[in-house]
Amino acid sequence: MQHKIYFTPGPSQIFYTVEDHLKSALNEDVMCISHRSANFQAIFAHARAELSKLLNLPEGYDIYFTSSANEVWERIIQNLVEKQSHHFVNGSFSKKFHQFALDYQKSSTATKVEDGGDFKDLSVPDEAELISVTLNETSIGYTFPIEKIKELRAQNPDKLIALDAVSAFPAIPFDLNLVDTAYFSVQKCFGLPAGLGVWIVNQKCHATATNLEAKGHITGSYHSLAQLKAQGDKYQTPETPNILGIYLLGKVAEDMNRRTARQIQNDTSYKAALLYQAISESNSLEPFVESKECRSKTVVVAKVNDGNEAILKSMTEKGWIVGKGYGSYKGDHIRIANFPVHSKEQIEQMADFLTKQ
Ligand SMILES: N[C@H](C(=O)O)[C@H](O)COP(=O)(O)O
Ligand SMILES: O=C(O)CCC(=O)C(=O)O
Repeated sequence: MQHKIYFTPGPSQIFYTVEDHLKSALNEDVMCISHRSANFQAIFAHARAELSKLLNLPEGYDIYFTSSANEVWERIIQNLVEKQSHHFVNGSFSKKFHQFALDYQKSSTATKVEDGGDFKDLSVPDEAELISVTLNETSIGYTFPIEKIKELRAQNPDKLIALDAVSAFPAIPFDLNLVDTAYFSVQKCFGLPAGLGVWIVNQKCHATATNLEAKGHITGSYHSLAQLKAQGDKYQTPETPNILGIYLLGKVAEDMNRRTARQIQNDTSYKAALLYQAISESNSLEPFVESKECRSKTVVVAKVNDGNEAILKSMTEKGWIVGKGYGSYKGDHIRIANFPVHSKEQIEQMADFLTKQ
């Protein structure tokens, strides 16, 4: 059978070094060791150190492990929001986070624009304690311009800013000093098996969570920020974590550091430009996001004039598994992941195919 290449927006193609790391994991008994052992502490410390380097983590920011980005949405609401958060919503996942806040009976507000539309109004209610921004909206391939995040930071020095970097890190450069907390899951740009989320917080987040606890709020149980910190300070986790996932993340982050974040980010820009150029040249495709500045480099989304069935079929015949549209766009869009694992050659072939559609 022809080998498939997954261009899906996550889970996606597995990073090419994972096979070797899985063999090492077996040899090193990673799946057998106790999460209270020194071996595990070394795995945790290694993953943290490599991620800190890759993401250029500022002084005073900590990294914790969760089960997913969905989990982090809930933890943020529990630990960092007393009454109100404010969400910039223009796709399914930013909407889902806002909904989580409402489910928790917060008076959370949202600035909503049509899917893929640009945010013109950056005002935030005075009462909002935390602002949520999605760097890369996976559902429709929208990138929140960094200049606008800088503006939000400058206008709201006392509020917390939470960055959804789920399908962005480490392929999109970002200065973490601009936000107080950020998170991602590993089945996107890291090319790893799903089931692990990464939560980054600064000292202001710890202080906020401590303050909420002092006021009698429930900040969660085993994964409250206080518990994550108490255990994380010892390179441990409150629960038995996804040890294999943390091990693989450390190894892949190390591989990526060898390639350098800058190189990965430059390659991502180059490959994205090829894909958008091809989509613009095609007769049957057009980019879903109108503003060039806001088009995602990691999840390239195109509208297909007569529905996506025929193009997805030809792609599958070539061994390329490409994402359908998300939600109501299921039959009308294609979503092509442009993650670090996708080589220039593969993307050039994909672009060549798209141009001819
Ligand atoms: N696909 C979502 C997104 O891109 O935001 C995703 O559900 C969030 O990540 P988890 O499924 O790992 O929670
Ligand atoms: O297709 C995607 O963007 C991923 C889907 C997903 O994670 C979800 O629906 O929760």
